[in-house]
Parts: sequence; structure tokens; C-alpha cells
Amino acid sequence: MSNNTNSLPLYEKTWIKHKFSRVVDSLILALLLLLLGYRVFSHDFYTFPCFVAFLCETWFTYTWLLTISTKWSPAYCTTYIDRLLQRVPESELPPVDLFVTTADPELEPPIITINTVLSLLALDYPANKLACYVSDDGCSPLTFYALVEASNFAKIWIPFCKKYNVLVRAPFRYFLDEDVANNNDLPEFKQEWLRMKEEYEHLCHKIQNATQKSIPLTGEFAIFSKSHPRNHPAIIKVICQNKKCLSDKVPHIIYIAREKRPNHPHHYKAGAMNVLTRVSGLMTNAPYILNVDCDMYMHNPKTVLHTMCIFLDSKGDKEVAFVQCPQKFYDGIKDDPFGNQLVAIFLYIGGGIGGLQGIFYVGTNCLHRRKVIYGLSPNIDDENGRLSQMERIFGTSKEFVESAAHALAGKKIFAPNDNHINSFETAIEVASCGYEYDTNWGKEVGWMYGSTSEDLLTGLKIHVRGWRSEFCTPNPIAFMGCSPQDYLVTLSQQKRWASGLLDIFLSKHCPIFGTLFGKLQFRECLAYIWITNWAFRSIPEICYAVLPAYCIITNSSFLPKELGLWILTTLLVTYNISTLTEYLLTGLSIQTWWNNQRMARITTMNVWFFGFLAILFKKLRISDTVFEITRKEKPSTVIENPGRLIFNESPIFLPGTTILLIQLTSLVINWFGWQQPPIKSKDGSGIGEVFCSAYVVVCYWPYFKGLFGKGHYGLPLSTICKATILAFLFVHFSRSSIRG
Ligand SMILES: O=c1ccn([C@@H]2O[C@H](COP(=O)(O)OP(=O)(O)O[C@H]3O[C@H](CO)[C@@H](O)[C@H](O)[C@H]3O)[C@@H](O)[C@H]2O)c(=O)[nH]1
Ligand SMILES: [Mn+2]
Repeated sequence: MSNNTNSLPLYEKTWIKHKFSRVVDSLILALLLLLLGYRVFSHDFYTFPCFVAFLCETWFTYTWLLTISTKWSPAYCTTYIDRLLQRVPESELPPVDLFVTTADPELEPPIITINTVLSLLALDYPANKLACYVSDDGCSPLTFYALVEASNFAKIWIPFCKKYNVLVRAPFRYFLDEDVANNNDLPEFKQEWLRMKEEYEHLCHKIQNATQKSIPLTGEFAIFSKSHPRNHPAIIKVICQNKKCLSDKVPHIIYIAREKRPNHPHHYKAGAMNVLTRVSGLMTNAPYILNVDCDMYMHNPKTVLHTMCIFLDSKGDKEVAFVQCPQKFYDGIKDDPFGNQLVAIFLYIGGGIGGLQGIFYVGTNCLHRRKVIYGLSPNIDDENGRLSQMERIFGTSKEFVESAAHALAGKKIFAPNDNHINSFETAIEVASCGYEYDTNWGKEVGWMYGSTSEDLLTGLKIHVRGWRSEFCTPNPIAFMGCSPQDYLVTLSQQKRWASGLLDIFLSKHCPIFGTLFGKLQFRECLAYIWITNWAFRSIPEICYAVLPAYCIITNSSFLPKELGLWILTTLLVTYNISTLTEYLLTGLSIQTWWNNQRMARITTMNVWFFGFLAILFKKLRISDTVFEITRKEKPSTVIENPGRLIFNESPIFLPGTTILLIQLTSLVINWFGWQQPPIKSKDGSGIGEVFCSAYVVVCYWPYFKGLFGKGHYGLPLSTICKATILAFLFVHFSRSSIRG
């Protein structure tokens, strides 16, 4: 029997053949190609609007090719924890270091961060195998205070969770559901539940008080008195130490604020991750690293066991570099009005990439092998050649180089002991801002520098070395997080992503080189191109959106005639039916589908366009890109009109407003018949152009409401004025272009 179970795999990967969606996707591709062919051979190919339309449609075809290649062969993993636990005794489960990053106590309230930490500490995994490292880029005594208090609460919270097998181990979510207490039959449960709730409220209260009154900077906190968030020495504090190394106590908790000095680039999150990697390397040096952003919490306490099934399976051992888990967002606004819940994209694109060389690393909710982070390639156990150069690669700390050598060799060395945890001096050294000079940190080892999408770049470099990755989707979902609750936050996030991704495409890390000179598989490369080209998409979409208006104003036509028009119509209908079916099959509403379609258009033409400009300016050395941290809402904040777009003076609203005004002008011109006579009698604009223009207006309906909205729901007058001038110029130049 036991022999039998020992030979069973710990995880299985199944490829799904969605016949229907493959047929529909191919049909769309065929229609796109037909349309292009039709245009090339039609007599008006060389008119300006038709030629522009042709260029845009060529781009759409290219994007569609990338899309279907990416989602063609989705695969999902099933993991068997029971087999794992039979095969590997608890005492032999590998240690895991848990990394949490936080950067600003205002934008990321400490109460959110400690909930993340608590959910991780209470994992279903032996506590003596875990160590939680929190990086605080804000160097805030408040965050430190909150962690100290949370570690005290953890002493009762963890046993409670494990005793009653609690599912949601982030208290702020757990206590939302009052029914939990009422539905449980155990008499002592209710009492303990009430006590726990009281203790948690007490904890929140203390943190709240500390936020308002500011903490006296004496004793443990004295060190913060001399610190400024951007100018301070490294601060490392062991908040909690599992001294006796017991499997049912609170894991180690270590607070780290890396050194920061003005004029020293700190590389945002990637820099923080590298400091965490080095400090943990000195202290516990676990062979696996789980990293979670402070705005996510562990929703399935068995997640680490699930991912271990993949890592420890004999197949996965030499090839799987990291295991990425999906996330969902809590408190999403009904019908996803800003298109930021990313449900369908995670399922269809995420699953699709999972079926290729492996899912992308998305920066959070992911377990890495430490040795891969240290630059190891697959199927190589110990790169002896490297050892001589270790100092050049990893920096001058002897202790760290030694620990890295252990990690690379995959030796099961450490029972972490007090000496390691207390090796402060070296820890401070590796957390200093000058430590990385002349080393390979951020270039070949650790998290990669140079893009604000450090996550994708880091994963890409790993794939280029020939590693695979897996998508682990346990049920219930592994992680939950908070998505931006208002539109302005969504904007800054999307802009950072689009620019960071394009930055990768235009750098020496371009995925195409990865396939030509590295081990990046061809279709995986296409998937990377698909994502890193987001910002480029803005240009053809903007052109395509203003074309109908241009045609109405100049009384010309960009739509193909006769058969061509049929092809285009069938194309649009098929595309919309196919995306709608995907949404319905996922259990999403029609309204969600429409909101997502509309926001995709708005986001592409505005936010991604600004992402494109940001990279253009970076390349021209006019300005550099920065990592703008997204604001996380406090758990109880209520927004009065959550689904509605809000606006401010930012130029990011200018393109959208201009596009909308251009359409409205052209519709008015058409209505009153103020067009010029067409150059050739039968080639004027017609009902088709009017329909397209009206469609753009419908997509921009939130902006339309913004024209008349009040307060932050209204577009600022200055933006409307600038957009009016731009729209006027557009009409003027369109008209003179045909006269000239
Ligand atoms: O200088 C910095 C900036 C950010 N962070 C942390 O980075 C994480 C992500 O920042 P957030 O503002 O939440 O950005 P998101 O857009 O939500 O993050 C997504 O996109 C990022 C790349 O743009 C990835 O790093 C993230 O993992 C991914 O969740 C947070 O924990 C921050 O505390 C730092 O530690 N230092
Ligand atoms: Mn986030």
C-alpha cells in the first residue's frame, strides 16, 4: 500500500482542449486576414483613411495572433496534499521564508499589513519551518509598533485558527462574518470566538490610537527618532523568535527597514526584495521563499502545502523554478465598473500561459526556489566554477557568500539557531545601500532592476535560463487582495504596468532575444510579447477611434465596401459573442462584460498611451519612471458612489475627452449636413461611419457624464477647454487636408 502511494505523482497537470473557443478564435483570425486581403485588393486601398485603417487592422491581427497563441492550450494543476503528507514526514518539510513588503504607512495602513502577516503566520505548516520577514520602506515606527502588537496577538490567534480549523486567517476578514459564531455547535467555540474578536478589536484600537497620537520614540523606538524615511541607517529587529524551535508556536518575525540615503537609487520594490533575500539568507536561509504584497492575505491556509506538491514532485524538482498562485479581490465593486478585477484575464490568459513554459511571475503570491533567485540554471546542482567568483556576484559579506553557497548546493544544512537569527552586524551590512555596488544584484541575481514591472522581468530572466513555472490553483482560492477602490488609483497602477512592461520590451531583456540567445520557448516568447506590448496598443486604437469622425468631417470613408463590410461586421459580432461567452461561462454578468469591454478601450487609449509616453520620455532622457504606490483603502471606508469614474486635473484625461469631443462634433456635423461634397461621388461617409462614431461615444459614456458632472465626478474645466482646442484643431486640419 505505502509503496503504491509512493509511486503516485504529487501533482498532475491537465491540458484542456476548448474546442469551441479554438474554433471561434481561429474564425476571428481568418476573418481578420480576409479583411486585410480584401483591403489590399480593393480600389480605394490608397485613400488616406483606408490606408490608416489597414495599418491599424494589421496591428489588431498581430495582437490577435499573440492572443490566441497564448490562450490556445490552457493547463491546470491538481495537487495532492494527502500523498505529500504520507510521503514526507512533517519534520522533513522544507523551511519557507515569508516576505512581506510595505512602503508607506499612509497609503498602506499598518492594519492591512499586519493582517497579511497574521494570515501567513497562521499557515498550516510547522511553525518552526517558517520565518516572516517584513520590509518597511517607509521606515515607520507605526508599522513596527503594529507588528510588535500583532505578534502578541498571534500567540492566541494561531492556536485558535489551528484548533478550529479556521479558513480565513486574516482577522479583519474573518470577523466580518458574524454567522461563523452562531453556526458552530461547539459550546466553547462561541466563547473563544468572542474573546478573540475582543482581542482583535483591542489590537485595532491600540494601532488606531498610535496612529493619532504618534508613538513616543524611546526605548525600542529610539532608533526611529533619528530617521527620515529617505535618509536613515538600516534597522533590523527580531520581533519574535521561536527560540525552542517548536512546531506549534509563533514563527520568527523580523522587521527590516533597509538603509536609505539621498542620491542612492533604492530600486523600489525590487531593491526591498533583494535586501529581504540577503538578510533572510543570513538568518534562516530557507530553500523556498514566499512573497506577498502587504495588500494580500493568505485565504487558503494549505496553500504552501499545495505548492510543495509541485516543488517536491520528482518531475518538478529539477525544472520548476517558481509556483505562482492566483488571487481574487475582495470588496470588488458590483459588475467591475473599472475593469480592475481581472477575473477573466487570470483564467483564460493565466491558464493559457500555464500550458506553455509556465505562468508569468506577477510579483506577489508566489513561491520561489532560493537557488534560482541566486542565478542557478536548471539541471545544474553546484556550479563550482562560480564559487570562485562568488564575492563579485554576491558582495563582500563572507557570511552571506557562505550561506549562498549552501543554498546553491541545495544542502539541507540548517537548523536555524539563535546565532544565525542574532547575526545583526552582518545583517545590517547586507541591508546597507552601498552593499550592491559592483555586484550582480539586480542584474543576474535577485529581483531585477530597471523596470517598474520588476516582477515580470524577474520571471522572464528565469524562463530565459530554461526553467519552467507552474500555476497552482487550489480550492478555495489561495490569496485574496484589495483592488483599487477608485478610478484614479486604477489609473496610476495601469500606467505603471504598461510603462514598466514596454520598458522590458525595449531593453536588452526583450523576450525576442530570450528566444534567440536563451532558452525561452517560442510560444512563451509570444506570450511575453503579448503582455509587454500593451502600451503600443494605444496608438492604433486612438487612430482607429478617430477615423470615423475624420471620415464624417471630410465626407470620406474608411469602411470596406460590399463583401468587405460583411467581413468586418461578422468579425465584430463574432468577437463580441466569443468574449461574452467567456464571461458568462465564468459566471460573470453581462454588465461586467460590457464594463470590461468599455474600460479596456478607455484604458488602452488613455492610460496605456501615457505609459507609452513615459517610456518615450525615459528613452529621450527627459524623465525617469517611478514606482507610484497604490493607495489601499482602510477596511471600513465607504465611498458614496463607488462605480462612477472620478476625474482630476491630470493630463491623463485629455486624450479621452478630446476623442469624445471629436466624435460629438462629427455627429453634429453629420446631423446638420455640414459636410463637404465627397471627392468621388460614391465614396462619401455613410451610416457605417456614423454608427462607429456613435459606438465610440457609448464607450466613452463615463467621460460624457464627466462633462456635466459636479465635484470630482466632473471633468475639470481646464481639461474641457484644452480638449476643445485640440478637437477644434483636429476638425480644422481634417478639413484643410482634403482641400489641400
Ligand atoms: O518602493 C517601494 C514600492 C513598493 N513596494 C511594495 O510593493 C508592493 C506592490 O505595490 P502596490 O502599490 O500594491 O502595487 P500593485 O500595482 O498593486 O502591485 C502589482 O504590480 C507590481 C509591479 O508594478 C508588483 O510588484 C506587485 O507585486 C503587483 O501586485 C507593495 O507591497 C509595496 O509595499 C516597496 O516595498 N517599495
Ligand atoms: Mn497591490
